Amino acid sequence: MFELTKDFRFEAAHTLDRRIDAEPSRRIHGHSYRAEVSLRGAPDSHGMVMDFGLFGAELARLRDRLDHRFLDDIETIGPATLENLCLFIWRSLAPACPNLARVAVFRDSEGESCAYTGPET
Ligand SMILES: Nc1nc2c(c(=O)[nH]1)N=C([C@H](O)[C@H](O)COP(=O)(O)OP(=O)(O)OP(=O)(O)O)CN2
Ligand SMILES: [Zn+2]
Repeated sequence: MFELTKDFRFEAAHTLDRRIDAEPSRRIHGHSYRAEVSLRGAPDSHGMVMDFGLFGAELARLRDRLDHRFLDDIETIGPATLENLCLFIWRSLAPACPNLARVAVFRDSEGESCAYTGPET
């Protein structure tokens, strides 16, 4: 089995309701994010799990929905945490990429990341 991975970066703003650092978190502020998406599968007759061109086009479409956006405006994300961003990316890509294996979102400047490997079966 193979795992194919591609990443993309986006800049976005949000607010968060938190128990600590409540006041600054409630103010609109921004982060630089990096998302890493992995597909799992066997190569087809062209020797590819998925052509990186097609994979990249799907990621570019999704990136456009996130980059330079106010994430609070995207209702289907909910509170814009790394956890919920993983879920949003997974659900957005799943129709075109049924062999999704892992979605990870990184806030590299803080050394923070979260990964989602799909619903429990
Ligand atoms: N489990 C999670 N916890 C937190 C998340 C998250 O996505 N999942 N997110 C945040 C915030 O986005 C928060 O803005 C990050 O806050 P913090 O690390 O405190 O500080 P900043 O990087 O925004 O600010 P600096 O002042 O530059 O350090 C919190 N928790
Ligand atoms: Zn934040």
